[in-house]
Amino acid sequence: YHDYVNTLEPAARQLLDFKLDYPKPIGIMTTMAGKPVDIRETTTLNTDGLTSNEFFLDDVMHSVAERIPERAVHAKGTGAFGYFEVTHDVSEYTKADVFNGIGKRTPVAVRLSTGQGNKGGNDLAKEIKGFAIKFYTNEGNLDFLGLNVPVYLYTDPTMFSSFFHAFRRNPRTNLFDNTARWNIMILRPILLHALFWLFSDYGSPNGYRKMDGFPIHAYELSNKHGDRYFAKFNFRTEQGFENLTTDEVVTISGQDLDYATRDLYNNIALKNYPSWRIEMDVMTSHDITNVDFNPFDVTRLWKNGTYHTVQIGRLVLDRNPDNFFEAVELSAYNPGSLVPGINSPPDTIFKSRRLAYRDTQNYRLGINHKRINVNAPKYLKTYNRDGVPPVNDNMKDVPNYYPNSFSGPVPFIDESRPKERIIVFDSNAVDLESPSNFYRYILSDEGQKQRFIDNLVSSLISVVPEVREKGLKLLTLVDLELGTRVRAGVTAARRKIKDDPWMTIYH
Ligand code: HEM
Repeated sequence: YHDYVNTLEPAARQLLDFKLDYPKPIGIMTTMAGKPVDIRETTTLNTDGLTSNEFFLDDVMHSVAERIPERAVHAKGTGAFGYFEVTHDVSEYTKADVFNGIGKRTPVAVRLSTGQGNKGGNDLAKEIKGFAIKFYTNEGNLDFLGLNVPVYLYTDPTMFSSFFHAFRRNPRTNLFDNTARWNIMILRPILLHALFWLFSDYGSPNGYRKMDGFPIHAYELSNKHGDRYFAKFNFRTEQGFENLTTDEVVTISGQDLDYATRDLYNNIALKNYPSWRIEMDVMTSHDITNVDFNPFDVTRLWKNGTYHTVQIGRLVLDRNPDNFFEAVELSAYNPGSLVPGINSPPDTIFKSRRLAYRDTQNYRLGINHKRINVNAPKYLKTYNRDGVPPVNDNMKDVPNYYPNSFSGPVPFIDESRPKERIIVFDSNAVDLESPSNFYRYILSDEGQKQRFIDNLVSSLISVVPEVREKGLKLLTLVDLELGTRVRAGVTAARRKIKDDPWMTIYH
């Protein structure tokens, strides 16, 4: 028996492990009001208990109301706890307490997610993966929300809803719709760069442990003298960076839609703790205003030679949550949660994110979402009061208006906070340099290129002809060879479909 049990993965033996920890029932069960439940109340058969049985009423009334809205995007995810440890001195760049003092450890919560699918979707779907970290620092919570690819989709936040509508489900068919996807791509080619990363092997990391993470924006940093720098953070996996090919994705997904979730849980449970190096690419405030590209444009990479990379520390995940809903579903990561020394990136997307996350979390979790356990900072002294629970101690009898003369909390004076601000002017011009560089230089070998092309082809074969033709033309403008190869692939695939009646129906 023991040999058999020991062969089970930790995720499969969770219930048994609980029993090993608690060999006897953990106590007498109660109603929600705490009344001990008599065994006769656990059934309503042949009784008049339907409305007089509190246990039954609690049971039904609670379970039918146990859903909260899933996240608007990044709905499917998993999470873990761990710590961040400083390994290098970065005081020259930032005074942030969390990043200063070699050896200092800060507790963290992390949520890893898939971008477009619903809860219950496929971990390995070729979509953006999310990598959100909440550092519980001495100066408040610092949230970094990154993706597994180093660039974002667009620079104008008015595209948020249209992009995710086009890439999610068609309002009539409730199916993902490649015509809608290519339609928005041809009308807004700025999307191509980030989407190229996703169409390639980079779009299917081998689980969450083996992917990198990128918060993407250029954050303003400041040190204790008020000197400013700009930095893009990178989380580099220490498990060995690894992607899956589309064929591997198809095989694994046929057996397990929760592949990445399971992989993370099992490895943490087996004490094979996943870790990432946290580093930053830095430019001085002088350099950043003198490069020949817009370094605040979230859709493009910084050019080689314009920045240097600085190591900061290590992120280690060493604890699975005891309760998924409490620790992961109720978590609210907000890029606006920053700390002194790590200041707001000046780009428009970041500004819009300050609004969007707060608003969606008020809707999804309520106005007091930052008071929910997993979101609560170490230290909180605020004038905000009341509202839908949790309110925790609601600041007890502390004066509830500011300013006041009666010892309520007061602001501190941040002498070294930079006074200058950078203003970023964005351009609407269509620029295909980034996707073309991706195809030419980032896809480093022929195998990667061919798989990228195959993925483009399979997304294009079900697209209606007028949109497909424009998509192919756009790819040709990006790179003549790319456009030609994808066109040949689509033509061959369409010919095959014509000869195969089942394929006609399917596509
Ligand atoms: C650089 C650009 C962006 C990055 C790196 C990013 C990353 C992420 C990540 C990692 C999550 C999942 C958070 C979690 O695990 O709970 C997320 C969720 C979300 N994102 Fe973004 N995102 C970006 C841009 C945007 C923009 C432009 C908007 C809207 C204007 C937006 C709106 C949202 C919303 C509404 C959620 C759901 C949050 C929740 O319900 O808690 N994101 N994003």
